[in-house]
Amino acid sequence: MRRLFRYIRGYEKETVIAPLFKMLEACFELLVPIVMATIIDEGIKNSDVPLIWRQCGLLVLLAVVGMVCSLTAQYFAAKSALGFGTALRRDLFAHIDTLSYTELDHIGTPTLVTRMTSDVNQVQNGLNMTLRLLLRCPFIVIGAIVMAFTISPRLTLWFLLITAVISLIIYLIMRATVPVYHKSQSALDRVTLLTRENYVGARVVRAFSRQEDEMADFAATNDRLRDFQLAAGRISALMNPLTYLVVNLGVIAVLWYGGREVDTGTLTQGEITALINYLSQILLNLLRVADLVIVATRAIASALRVTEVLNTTCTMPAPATAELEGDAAASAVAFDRVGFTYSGAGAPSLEDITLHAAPGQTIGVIGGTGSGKTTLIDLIPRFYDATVGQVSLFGHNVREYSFAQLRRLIGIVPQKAVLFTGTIRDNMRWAKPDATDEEIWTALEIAQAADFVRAKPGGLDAPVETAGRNFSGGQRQRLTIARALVPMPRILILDDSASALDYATDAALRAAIKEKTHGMTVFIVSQRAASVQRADQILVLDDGKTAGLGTHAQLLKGCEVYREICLSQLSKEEVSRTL
Ligand SMILES: Nc1ncnc2c1ncn2[C@@H]1O[C@H](COP(=O)(O)OP(=O)(O)OP(=O)(O)O)[C@@H](O)[C@H]1O
Repeated sequence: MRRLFRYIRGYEKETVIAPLFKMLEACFELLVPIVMATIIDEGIKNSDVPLIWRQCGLLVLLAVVGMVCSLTAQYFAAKSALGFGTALRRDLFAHIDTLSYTELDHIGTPTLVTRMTSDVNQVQNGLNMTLRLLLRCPFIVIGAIVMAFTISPRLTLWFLLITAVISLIIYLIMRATVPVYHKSQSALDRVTLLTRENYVGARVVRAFSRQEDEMADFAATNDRLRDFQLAAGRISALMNPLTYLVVNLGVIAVLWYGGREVDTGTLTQGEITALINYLSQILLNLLRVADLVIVATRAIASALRVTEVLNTTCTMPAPATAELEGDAAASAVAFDRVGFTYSGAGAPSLEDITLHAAPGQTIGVIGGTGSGKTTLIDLIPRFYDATVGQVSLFGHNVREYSFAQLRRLIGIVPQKAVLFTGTIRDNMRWAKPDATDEEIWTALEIAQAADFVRAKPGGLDAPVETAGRNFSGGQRQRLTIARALVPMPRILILDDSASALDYATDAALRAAIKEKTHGMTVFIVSQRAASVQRADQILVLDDGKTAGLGTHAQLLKGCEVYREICLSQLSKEEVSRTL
């Protein structure tokens, strides 16, 4: 948590000035009951109208100066808190970007979103309120007790008793509510998770007519959040009636005993009024402390959640600058007895995979769903690190490359075609910001996307809406392939990225990649036999293990799993024609 303090850097002045001005405001506030006492004891008692006017003028002056101090404090507190929040959010965003898939899988996206937004806001608000109230409220409470002591040491005992009882009430209520606030924050996480899943998967939810189930699930989670908040609210609602009751009893005691002292002449009426004013100030400020405790507790809980992310370090360190020369004689990509188990998973997702892809070769990876195809190719760009064995590129262990060089060497087209808001040209320049139009058109031609881009009004300047929703699934896939091709990487990975294309376009795409990307090593992951059958080598995966490795003809003869896949997709004649 302490590491969060460094985000105040640059705002130290504001962080000190804000509480100081609040203390100054408190000083003026503490003077008000004394002025009131003077008005009563001297002005009203002696019918001294000029004195009353003078003292009233003083009251106005105290109010104005107090307000100026308060506004100044609010300004500096807000400036400090906003600066803190902005720096924290920026760092958190940058830090999350450095985490590997393993950490992201572990923390989870919905909670990261809540931590980036709601939690940082809570910490920011907590800081703002702390700067304003942390010193001011105790100062007023102690100051009011001291002022009361100067008026009547005996009646001050009542003050101490009342302050102690109110503090106890506040403490007990806080103790009951704070754990509920923690639970409500977790419930909020779950609400965010469901909201995100439903909006991202809106079409699927509708396609499966799952709206009612999803609504019921959401309603239950939302109700839980409401119940926690209601529970906390119900307990907190006791705060005001109980504390006001105690203060009113205190006022009665002060009037009762103070009244007697007025009769004996040891106290004046003005002093009694001042004492009652100080009692009200104590109550109001203790209540503010209670608010502060609630906000600060939430802020601390949020700060811990934020710190947890900041303390999560990337388990995949990479040399920052190493620029490696490839070994011309080595395989472009080599898997040597590679195994991989996801963190927290019981069983390995890949076991004992050995594969050597020479530069310029096309490698097909085929297998049933969940057989480990995506996991395998995720090891090449180091989305995950092999837990057993070694993955090498051009003769060097992938771990020796800087991430920057790895990303330059490898073009990846993930299973899910994701585009970003902007223009087609913006999206095409993701991997190569200075790509020329000619380079972009070449990539679009290879990806079989040039025709529909040309047909769009504006061509490369045609807009891409959020997540590319103004393109069909197949168009999105072709644009993501083109995006990966623009910098002409030495290794291209297509992870089932032509699944939405018709067979003819898929075939044209593969032919164009073969013809126009000379020297590029291409991994084609697919569940379609037709997509991989012309590959130089085909790796057949079955439940994370190698079921076969070879050419289409070799595998048809020697690999039962591959033969079954082919026969389930192609007719016997087609299969024998491909031999
Ligand atoms: N992030 C993850 N955490 C834990 N297990 C995972 C994770 N991703 C995948 N798995 C598991 O690893 C295995 C292989 O999954 P993978 O996604 O590599 O299969 P695939 O062959 O690409 O499947 P598909 O063709 O359906 O995309 C599966 O059993 C899957 O449940």
